[in-house]
Amino acid sequence: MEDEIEGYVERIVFRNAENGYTVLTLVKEEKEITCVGTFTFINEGEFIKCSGKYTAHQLYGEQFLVESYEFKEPEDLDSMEKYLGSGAIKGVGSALAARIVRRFKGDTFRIVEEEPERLAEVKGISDHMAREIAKQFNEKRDMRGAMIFLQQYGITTALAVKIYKEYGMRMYQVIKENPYRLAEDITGVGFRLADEIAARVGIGTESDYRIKAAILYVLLQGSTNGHVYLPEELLYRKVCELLGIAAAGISEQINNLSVERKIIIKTDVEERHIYSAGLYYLELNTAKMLSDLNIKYDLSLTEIEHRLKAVEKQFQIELDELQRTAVIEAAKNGILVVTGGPGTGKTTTINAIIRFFEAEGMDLLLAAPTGRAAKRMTETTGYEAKTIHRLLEISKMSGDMENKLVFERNEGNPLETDVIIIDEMSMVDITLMHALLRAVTVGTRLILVGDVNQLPSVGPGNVLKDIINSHAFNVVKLTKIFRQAKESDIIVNAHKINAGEQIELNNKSRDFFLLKRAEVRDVIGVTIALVRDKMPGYVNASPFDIQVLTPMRKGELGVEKLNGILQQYLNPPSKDKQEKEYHNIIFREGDKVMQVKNNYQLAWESKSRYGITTESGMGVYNGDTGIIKEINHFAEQLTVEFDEGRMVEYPFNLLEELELAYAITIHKSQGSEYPAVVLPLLTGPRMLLNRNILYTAVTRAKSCVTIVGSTETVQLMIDNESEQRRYSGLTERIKEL
Ligand SMILES: Nc1ncnc2c1ncn2[C@@H]1O[C@H](COP(=O)(O)OP(=O)(O)OP(=O)(O)O)[C@@H](O)[C@H]1O
Repeated sequence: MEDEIEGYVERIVFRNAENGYTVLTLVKEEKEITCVGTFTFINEGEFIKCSGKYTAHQLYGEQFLVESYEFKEPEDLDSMEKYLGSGAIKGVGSALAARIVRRFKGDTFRIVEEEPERLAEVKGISDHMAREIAKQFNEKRDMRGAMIFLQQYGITTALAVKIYKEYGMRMYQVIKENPYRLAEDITGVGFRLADEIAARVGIGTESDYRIKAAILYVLLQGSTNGHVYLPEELLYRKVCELLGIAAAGISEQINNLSVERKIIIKTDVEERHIYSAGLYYLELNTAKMLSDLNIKYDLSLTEIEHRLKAVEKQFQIELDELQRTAVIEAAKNGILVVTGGPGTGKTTTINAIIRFFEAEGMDLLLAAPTGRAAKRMTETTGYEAKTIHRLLEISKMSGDMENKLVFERNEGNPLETDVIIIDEMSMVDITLMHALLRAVTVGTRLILVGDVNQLPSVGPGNVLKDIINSHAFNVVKLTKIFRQAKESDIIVNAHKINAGEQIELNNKSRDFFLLKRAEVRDVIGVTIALVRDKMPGYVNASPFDIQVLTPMRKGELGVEKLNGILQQYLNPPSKDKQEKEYHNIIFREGDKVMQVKNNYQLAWESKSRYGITTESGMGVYNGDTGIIKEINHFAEQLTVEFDEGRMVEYPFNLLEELELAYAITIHKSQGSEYPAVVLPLLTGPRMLLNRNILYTAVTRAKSCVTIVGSTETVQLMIDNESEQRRYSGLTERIKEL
């Protein structure tokens, strides 16, 4: 049987802002009851009437399960006082609330709404404060109404709050006239949700708003696939697909959007390139800033060579001709690019450049795009290298979207140094490059180092390749493989793969193997044996340091399947280990996991042996891997230990940012190095079986690569030169200048 209870919300014990699931205590006449249910919008002090039923919970005792609820005007003086004093209205505490209600009695709420100036009759309330109280009171009421309105479109509470904050009371108009604006203005609303709302509101499928929204949405999607622009023809086709209608108005709306300056059209020789305005200016300004920085220093060559000799002597290195050129060009130019494959001496060159400038008494800063790459740079140079985000002092972190990031370092507060060296440049996308350049002043030398044959950045753009292809900057291509490097088949094979030559797979090597297996089952069996039993001893590492890499997520040998299986063998269930299932993944204490997006707001802490916090900070980055130390069901959180003992607490609802990491995709492995890599390779989509991907995978290994599967697939990958095309116009922008 249904019961009804009413009262005011005394305390919100737990609330999941995404789905509205809430535990709260409700009070009526001194009686307190715990209510559990889904509340789209609720605040402490609110007066509500709930329908549902009482249950007895094993642990928590009697509870009321709420099936539905409604807001009520509190009718008794006690509840009114509780609401006003609950903190819902800033500046009104319980004492003041009591005075207000004592003064106006049952008329209190009407006075606040209709004659707020009379509030000033109460001692301690000024005219200004009276207006402020009324404003907040009404805002709360409006917001409650808005939430209830948005609920009917299936919008989650968290999103509803964002929508209300963005538009206020204009929200009703936006939703009814052009809900597609939501997709433009609010992170978390995509075209599909907006389209769903539009359909419910009754907006026609051929409405101009809909077509425009679809165009912008397809461009946005393109950018998440790495494109800075889309050719018009492709855009056109994708928009048609999305809209599900013939393309009557698309051209017209492309032109309209261009007039509104929301998109930019650049005409190439044979086709039109369509940019979202944001990305276009990012690209254009990147080109401009790069050109501005590229000044020439009029230094005497003999003088530089003389000093370089001194450095070589002091540090007992003898640079090769190309490395020497790199140092000289670094001294003479505002911008220098150094590129080369594995073992071609990039690190040695960076070190020589550092020593050279240091000897001149100049200041240097070092950075790389990921935490792992920065750590490696620190190790190989002996100088502190930061992530680019930290170098630029990321702050404010207003949204979860990369392009809303705010950096403390910019043109108004630039990096004060003589030389900046960036490693692993292939991973830097156009957004990050733009942010970096804003913080560099003319007169600072910028040295960009990377391997242009690695996979391009995850984010939009093809920055390193475009800069090189523009031929506007000094580029030193290191090509010589040094003796030590030559002894490594990993390095020799990497270069062969890159050149499209077949590699010898006769298993005479000491660090590069192919174990032929034709059946998925056998490939998996061998992979497990390698990771668990064979490799750790061979390369002197723990099983968790042996990384399984695969080109794909799906399929029999995709990341998802492999992780489930490897977990069984490397960290099997045990009664001592807590588990948490989230979206079909079981997370278990002891599991190896990876953060899969940049989260600048996630706090970390490292502690000494005695539990004292020694360091703390913010930010866990895409690709960071760690071990689950604890799963706490009561606190609903999971603790992961990342590199250098950094502990991070994940509330359960943040688990979508974590994945098991026994196997990861080759894309995700960029910028990382592992003692040994195991590559199960049988079949897969042709798009993912290409040279570039194999090259990236092989170059991740320091001491050993083992491919398990088929020789034919390896050959096919080496032969398949087709890379996914990236639509990026930085080269053209630079050339235009
Ligand atoms: N001028 C040189 N003379 C002799 N040996 C060199 C020279 N430059 C580099 N080497 C050696 O070659 C090997 C590879 O060099 P280095 O680590 O600098 O290359 P890298 O391009 O950074 O390689 P990776 O990308 O694999 O890290 C090292 O063992 C290094 O000591």
